Amino acid sequence: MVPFDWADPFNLDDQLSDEERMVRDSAHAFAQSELQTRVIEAYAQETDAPELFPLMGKAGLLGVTIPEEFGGSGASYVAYGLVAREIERVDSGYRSMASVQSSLVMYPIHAYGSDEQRHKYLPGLASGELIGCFGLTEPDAGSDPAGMRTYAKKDGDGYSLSGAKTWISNSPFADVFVVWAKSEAHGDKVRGFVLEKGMAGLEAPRIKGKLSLRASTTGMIQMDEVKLPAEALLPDVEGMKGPFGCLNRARYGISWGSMGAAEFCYHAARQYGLDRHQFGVPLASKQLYQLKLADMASEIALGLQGSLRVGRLLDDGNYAPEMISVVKRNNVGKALDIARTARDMHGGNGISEEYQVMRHMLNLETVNTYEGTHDVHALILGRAITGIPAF
Ligand SMILES: Cc1cc2nc3c(=O)[nH]c(=O)nc-3n(C[C@H](O)[C@H](O)[C@H](O)COP(=O)(O)OP(=O)(O)OC[C@H]3O[C@@H](n4cnc5c(N)ncnc54)[C@H](O)[C@@H]3O)c2cc1C
Repeated sequence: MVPFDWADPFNLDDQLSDEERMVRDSAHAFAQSELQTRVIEAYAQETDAPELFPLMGKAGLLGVTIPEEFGGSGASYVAYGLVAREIERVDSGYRSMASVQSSLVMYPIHAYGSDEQRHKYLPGLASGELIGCFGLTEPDAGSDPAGMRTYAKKDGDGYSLSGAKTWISNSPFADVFVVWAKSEAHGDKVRGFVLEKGMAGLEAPRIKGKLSLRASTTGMIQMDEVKLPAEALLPDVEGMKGPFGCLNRARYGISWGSMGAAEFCYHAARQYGLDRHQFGVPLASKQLYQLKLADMASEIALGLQGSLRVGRLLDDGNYAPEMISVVKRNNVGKALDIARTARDMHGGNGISEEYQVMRHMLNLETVNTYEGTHDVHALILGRAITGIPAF
């Protein structure tokens, strides 16, 4: 028998390799010293923070799974998940900035790009000198991205790209844009293109006034006949499996990240209950209060264990995308419930920025929606369970 650890009920720590523990500890130290110290103000002011990318790069938090040859860490998907968890323990917005860079920009350039594209972009993206964004969602194509209208016409040896993408993380200050479009030269199949800041006809205006994920910058990508050379095409993927391959990696990371946010809220509610006295005793001595903490500890333990399992399968190449839907959907849904409950358990203080639980709660509303909404992941699972697509 071993003593029960309220902060690690299933001894997740024991199931990690030394390298994974090291990555986790350095991500934790970075997140607490560089991110926790600025997040309350950044969230209040909706501050752009491009300067965080080189800091994250230096700390080895970008391109964790990308080979060292291209500036990444060559580490496991489990290590990547642990990084997401530590960053999102501070804020889902900061984790979004890093996930987009690693899973949605570096991954496709590495997996689907030419050698020239890999050498040109990956080292700068890994160090954070370059910032990337991923343009899939459009004003009229969200849960159904195959309905996209962005179109690449043939233009000599290259392409002329027109269309609009919206709700794009990092776009207003991005240097590298991975954009998905239907391509005339490929029978109107969806193809990926790499655009660069400053190209004629390319604009990336900011979306202001978000009430969630305020520490992460979001914008549009507007393309008006942007002329692209033939080399801008990602050569090695065609169709929706291109963007979905990237999304799978990001969604897997989110399953860990959301648990980091949930852990913050659980720990905060526990401490608040021990410190705060009502009716002459600590709130934590009340059965209702303990019930809520027990539910949080249970869901977090199960959620982390699920993500670890899926991470190991990803590392072995033995995963099915539906497994990622299970952990993305379930962990984010549980994290959102935990954050709402923790907000309630803090009473009036729960709405104050100082206690931070409400910021996590508001952030998780976005996390529940992006990278496949909670209900769309249910439909992905429903299709796999019944064989009947119900989208
Ligand atoms: C802050 C933020 C950052 C983002 N960053 C990026 C990014 O970097 N790159 C990018 O490409 N996108 C990004 N997104 C977009 C995000 O992925 C989309 O918002 C998401 O896919 C949902 O699309 P939508 O908003 O168009 O909602 P819709 O698809 O219109 O859905 C609205 C509602 O209808 C439900 N619904 C949809 N289809 C069905 C159905 N068949 N059956 C039942 N219910 C259904 C949904 O579950 C949802 O509840 C971001 C979004 C936000 C908010």
